Amino acid sequence: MEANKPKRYLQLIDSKGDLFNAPDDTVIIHACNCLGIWGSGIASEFKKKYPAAYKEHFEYCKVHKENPEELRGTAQLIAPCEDSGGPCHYVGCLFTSTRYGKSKDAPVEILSATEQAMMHLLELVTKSIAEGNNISELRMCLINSGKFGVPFAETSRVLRTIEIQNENMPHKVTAMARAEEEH
Ligand SMILES: Nc1ncnc2c1ncn2[C@@H]1O[C@H](COP(=O)(O)OP(=O)(O)OC[C@H]2O[C@H](OP(=O)(O)O)[C@H](O)[C@@H]2O)[C@@H](O)[C@H]1O
Repeated sequence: MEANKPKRYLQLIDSKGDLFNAPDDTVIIHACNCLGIWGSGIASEFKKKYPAAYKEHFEYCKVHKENPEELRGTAQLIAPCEDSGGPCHYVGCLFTSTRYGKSKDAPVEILSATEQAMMHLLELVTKSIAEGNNISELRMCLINSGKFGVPFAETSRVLRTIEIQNENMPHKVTAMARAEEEH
């Protein structure tokens, strides 16, 4: 009988710097609402820098517009699709709250959706690599800690409980804080 392998959990690596300066073939990850709106915070930067990815995201959310909560706790992986000749980044969207602004979900719901959504993203990345895509690493901002109002320490605690399912699944995500932020 095969010896029981020790469980492996997702590692978060704390780092500082600009998320958008990631090397080519990085998945850059942010938290999203399920309405397809990248209206403020870092999401509006994504919209400016990756307009084609935003279009794909908007169309994806439109399909669920009658029941946006269906997307909560899931993820979308958008392959590099900009014509602008900019960096070759994948965009990883974690649907951590159904709505935004005053109607955002409660912190406890956001945290539970974050865990599920990251697991889904790891599965999508694993599948994409298996299909031959060259994904080198995963980086995220301090998700949920701005507009969604959940301290990053809580998000971090939840993400570190994610169990890595197999050898091919990425097991590290770098959390990029801005110069003025702490993890
Ligand atoms: N310009 C910028 N450049 C670089 N880093 C920036 C930045 N602006 C903020 N950050 C950092 O990025 C992290 C997350 O902070 P955010 O507030 O963005 O996001 P969040 O994850 O709490 O919430 C998601 C919802 O916020 C949005 O706005 P709406 O709901 O549409 O209004 C979305 O659409 C979602 O729904 C924090 O580390 C911020 O320091």
